[in-house]
Amino acid sequence: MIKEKTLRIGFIGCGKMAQALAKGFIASGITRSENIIGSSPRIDSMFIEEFSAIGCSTTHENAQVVEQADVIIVATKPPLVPKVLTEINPVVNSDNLIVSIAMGIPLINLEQMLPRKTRVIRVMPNTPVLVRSGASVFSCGTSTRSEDATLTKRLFTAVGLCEEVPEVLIDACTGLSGSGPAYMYIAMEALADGGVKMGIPRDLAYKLSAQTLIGAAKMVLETGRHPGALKDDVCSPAGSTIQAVYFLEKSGFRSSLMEAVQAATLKSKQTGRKE
Ligand SMILES: NC(=O)C1=CN([C@@H]2O[C@H](COP(=O)(O)OP(=O)(O)OC[C@H]3O[C@@H](n4cnc5c(N)ncnc54)[C@H](O)[C@@H]3O)[C@@H](O)[C@H]2O)C=CC1
Ligand SMILES: O=C(O)[C@@H]1CCC=N1
Repeated sequence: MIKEKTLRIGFIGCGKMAQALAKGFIASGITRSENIIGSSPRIDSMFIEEFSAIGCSTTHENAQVVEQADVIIVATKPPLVPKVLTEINPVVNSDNLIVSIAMGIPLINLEQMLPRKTRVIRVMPNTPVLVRSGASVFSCGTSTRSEDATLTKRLFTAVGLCEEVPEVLIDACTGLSGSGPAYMYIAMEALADGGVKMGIPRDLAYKLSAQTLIGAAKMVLETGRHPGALKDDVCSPAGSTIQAVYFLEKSGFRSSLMEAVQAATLKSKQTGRKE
């Protein structure tokens, strides 16, 4: 069992998600910056500089990440995954745990691009891992051991909620929680715009809309009550909220969100068929 704090984590691709995860892991104390290494091509020097600024090691050689880490997180854009896995294939061995966070790429494809019996886990996190409030799901490949699932759960729980799910659900989770922060930022911006339209200063409007989303989310998670019942508590008979709720229902708010999740899910599934 690898000890926390000395756990060596490597990132192939040190862009937005890799940086968010690295910062989250360090803040959680699950490992230290000196135990993290990330790679990016020479042309992407900005990512390398940002990753170094966190205190982590960097390299232009993907193979070096594999050689210097216990857990290797594949964090390039999906179309580049076949290229980087083919590149690291000769240096991957049974000591390595390969964790892919790439949207849409199924475990079977990942395993086919790596040496036989490589331990592979597919994770779908989201950007709030940066502030240790992420929502991640993962599925294990055919050669993983039970301690690989335990380690993955421990790593991603250190930066938020983490659940193991059957792989068939990962594309849908991508559409819900992987992409979900974007939908919520749009909601926050729109709520704030509404507030500004009604005379609230812009900075106060952003604070109120963000805190309202945090508060509502905590109510669901911490009271365990149904979101519909919590909504009913806000809607006084003949009050102001039910007027707004009527407007949201009439304008298709629920079906817009449902179709957004569906569209992102289908895109993730389609990506898997292409790679
Ligand atoms: N951005 C998000 O909210 C989420 C992204 N993901 C997944 O995370 C992965 C990374 O996404 P982002 O961080 O948003 O992208 P990004 O564009 O910020 O980072 C990609 C990184 O890959 C590097 N890269 C490019 N070619 C490379 C190569 N040949 N070898 C090594 N590194 C190379 C780039 O230099 C960059 O550092 C994607 O597969 C995406 O589907 C998963 C969950 C959420
Ligand atoms: O938009 C994307 O492709 C990635 C996957 C989940 C969030 N961002």
